[in-house]
This record gives sequence, C-alpha cells and structure tokens, in this order.
Amino acid sequence: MATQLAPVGERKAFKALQTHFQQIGGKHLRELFAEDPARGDRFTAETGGIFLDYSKNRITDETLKLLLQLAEESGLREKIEAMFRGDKINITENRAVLHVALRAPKGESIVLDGEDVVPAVHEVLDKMSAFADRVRSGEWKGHTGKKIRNVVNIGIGGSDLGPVMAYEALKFYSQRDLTFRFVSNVDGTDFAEAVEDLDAEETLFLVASKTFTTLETMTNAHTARDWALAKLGDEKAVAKHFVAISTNAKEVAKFGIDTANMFGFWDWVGGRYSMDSAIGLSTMLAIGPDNFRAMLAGFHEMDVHFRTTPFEKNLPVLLGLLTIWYTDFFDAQTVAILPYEQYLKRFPAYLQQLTMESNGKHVTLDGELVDTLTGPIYWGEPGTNGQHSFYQLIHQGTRLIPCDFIGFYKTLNPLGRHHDMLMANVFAQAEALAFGKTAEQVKAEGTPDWLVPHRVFEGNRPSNTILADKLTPAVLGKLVALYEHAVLTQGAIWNIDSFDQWGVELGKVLAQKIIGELESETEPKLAHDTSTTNLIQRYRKNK
Ligand SMILES: O=P(O)(O)OC[C@H]1O[C@](O)(CO)[C@@H](O)[C@@H]1O
Repeated sequence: MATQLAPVGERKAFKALQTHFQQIGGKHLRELFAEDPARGDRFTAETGGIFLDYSKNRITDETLKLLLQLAEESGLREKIEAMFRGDKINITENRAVLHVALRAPKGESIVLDGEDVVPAVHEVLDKMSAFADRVRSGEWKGHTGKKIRNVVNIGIGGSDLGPVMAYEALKFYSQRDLTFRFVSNVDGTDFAEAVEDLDAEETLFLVASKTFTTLETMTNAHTARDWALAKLGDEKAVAKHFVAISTNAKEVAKFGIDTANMFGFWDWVGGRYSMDSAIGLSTMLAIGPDNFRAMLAGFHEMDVHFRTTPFEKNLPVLLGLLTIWYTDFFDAQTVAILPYEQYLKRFPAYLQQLTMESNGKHVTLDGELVDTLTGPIYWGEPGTNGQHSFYQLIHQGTRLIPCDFIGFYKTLNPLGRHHDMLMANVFAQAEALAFGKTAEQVKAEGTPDWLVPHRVFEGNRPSNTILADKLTPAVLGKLVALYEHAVLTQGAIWNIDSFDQWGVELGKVLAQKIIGELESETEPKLAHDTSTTNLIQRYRKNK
C-alpha cells in the first residue's frame, strides 16, 4: 500500500531546511538572542495551562516556517485526521490507533468498522469505577473476609511503565492505606521482593496484559497464584484476589480468572498508549475514579488542541518538529527529559517506551529504508539529581543533547524555600546551557590561563522549558498526550509506522528456544554461533 510520500530527504521543505541549516546551523544562541531579543516572548505556545518556551532552540523564524512546511508537505494534517477518524494507520498490523477514544467524553462518537467505540469505553470505565470504589472502601473482601490493603500490578512494557509512572506521579492524590507494588521483570527477585512483606489474605493482584500471552507477565502471574494459594489454600480464592486487564478473554479464562473480573480494552489501543485504558486500573485504585476521570479530561484537552490548533501554535507539533530538526540536521542522538518534580521520577522511563518503541524504525510505511535518522534515544532523571550526575556532559561534553525541562509554579509539598530553589535550578540550567561562559568571562574572574579552557562553557546547547501550575491528574494527562502526539508528528514526517513494534519479536522467539536448551536434562544439540553456544554451555555447567 504505497503512501505516495517522497523519501524525507527528497521533499522540498527538507531540501530547503538543508540549505537553511548551512546558514544558521553554526549560529550561537547568544547571537540568535542578540539579533532577535524578543524571541523569548515570541517562541512560546500555551494550551490549557501548559506553557512551552522553545526560544532557546537553535532556530529562527525561517527555521520554523520551513519545519511547518515540512509538516504540511509530509501530510501531518491528514495523518492527524486519519488517527482521530479511526483509520487503520497502524498499517503493518492493520489496526486503528484510537487511544484518543479512551478519553473521549460520553456522547462523542468515533466509529470504527461501523461501530461507535465510545460507549464501550465508558462501559469499561464505569465497571472500573464501581470496582475501585468497592476496593477503596473496603467493601471488596479477600477470600478470608479481610479487607484488601495491597494491590500488586503484574505487567510489563506498556502494561507496567504507564501504571508505575502514573502511580508515582499522582501519589499525592492516592489513598494512603493501600500499598501498591509493580512486578514486571521475569527475574524472580522482582516478585519475591514485591510480596516479601505482604499478607496474601489482604492482597489483590491485577494481571495486566493486552495479549495475556507475554512470557514475563504470565510467569509472574502463575507464581503469584501459587504464592497466594499456598496461603489461602483454596482455588476459589483466585476470584477474590485476581483480576485481569486484557483484550484476550479466552486466555484470561484459561488462566482461571473469571471473565466477570476482567476489564477489557481493544486492539486499537497500543500497549505504550494504554495507561488511560483499563491498564490504568491500578492508577484508579490509587487515586479514585474522580481523579482518574480528571486525568482523562486532561488528555482530552490536549487531544482537542492537537487536532484543532494551527501548527504554529500547536504544542505537540512544535515539540515533534524540533526533535526532527536536531535529529535530522544536527545528527543529535538523544533527547534528555528533565522533570523538576520528584513525583515525575518515572516519567523519563515511561517516555522511553512511548518514543523509542514507537519511532525506533528503519523502514518507511512503503517498506523502503528511511533516508534520515529516525527516533532519538530518550533518557533522563529528575532535577536536581541529574545535575550532580550527568549534566557535566550536557554542558561541556562533545555531544549535542537537546533537553526538555519540565517544572511547576507550585509544589504539592511546600517546605520552606525548597520550591524556589528547585525552580531557580530549572531556569539557571537552561540559561547556562544556552549562553555558556566565554573565555573572556572566565579570565575576567582571575582564572589562571592554563585553567581557562576547562572552565569555559561553550553554550549553544538547546532546550525547551515546559511549565504548568502544579502536578494534578489533569496536568499529567496533558503532559502524556503532549508527548504521544509529538511522537505521531515525528512518525508522520519520517513516514514510519509509529504504532507497531516488530523489533521486539526476534529476541522473544530465540529466548523460547534457548529456555529449552538451558533446562534440558540431557546435553542439548546446540546450533548457534560459537559465542552463543559457549555462553549456553558455560551457564549449564555453572548454574
Ligand atoms: O500487554 P502485553 O500484551 O503483555 O505486552 C506488553 C508489552 O510487550 C510489548 O508488546 C513488546 O515489548 C509492548 O509493546 C507491550 O507494551
């Protein structure tokens, strides 16, 4: 199915950007601000209380104009509409991409294959809410009649990273007499440590898996069942202590969970786009149905903004285009996500799957090799901790690392001067990265000549600063949707499938084969390369 899109490098706007890059790529942010002092007022955009200052990027009005032209020429508008309309834009899996339907308000309609999907979304939400209310109030009892005090989410990838991130991000709003744990790794230590101090009689397991066939999750779920039944004794206990979140009712029933205790979603929700589906049940149990719905409303607000706002004022589009600029013209390899909000400590890890599983692709939708770099590496840590760890390299290393700073006007935990100090660091870091410190400035401070080069800050390191009032469920929804749509923006330009993940398959298949070889009672016939064969043999000998 040809997309009719020329390779990125052959598009008119891209070629114009290449010429433009020759002219301004080497310009320093000091010069850009000197020539255009008002850029700090102009290169900003805001929606629903999310403010983006992108003036400290190595761009001019012309850069922006050409990037916006590239978006138009690449069919971004049509791509956005196609997603919202429910077209099967996940071409390699022949699926619609409708995470936006998960937060569509009641009464809105999104028709897929002749059926409006929004009522089903609200049915599941209502079922989740009723269940959450029962658990939170203590009405839902375990097999021996005790209240549930512990919730353990078992899932991996999108069935873990979103729930963990949202739980941590919204802990301030959580019901504190409920303990939450998240088990993802097939490493038994993850499960063992998670339940070490828990009482099975008071523990509810949420088995979260879109497919309900994922090796790690099913292994952990079976171990959890054995652990629970060892204490509770009776198969019937499963009904009170296990619920499933999945699209696969057949496998859920096979596992022994009553499908009445299953919260469904659909194949048009990608794993990494699912934290606002039933996969978010742990989030709802923690913060309650009203807060969860407030989060969905936040997501929806950003969806409407993305769909309706002209590109030059559209936050996800701007964020996406800036990443294209650094990736494809400056050859930047990474993007650093630097939240100055302790509650967002898992946000960078969450964004890693969202961005890298989505845009880590090497062929276009037409199956041709892409002719530019695609998805960069996303990484990061909360400020100010990162400052005392890896910022040295961002400031003075040899790589260009565009940074996203995320900060809030208000803290949820006001403590003396802490918040002003925290936020002073956001502004100082972005300023230092952009403007640096020249040799003249260093010398003028009386630094001996030999030390001057070491103390020079080249500057010209670009960053975005994203500010919001305070971290609420709605604001979290807006932030996640902002990055989701920035991912689509990038994918549209690279003309790749941002919604499949074939790259995770090969390792999974090989591991299945090797498991048998590691566990075989008799010496297995190994048909690997010499390195893999030796490693397997060494493991077998020493395990
Ligand atoms: O929810 P499931 O089906 O267990 O899948 C978990 C994760 O595995 C992947 O398919 C691949 O790692 C992710 O896309 C997904 O989020």
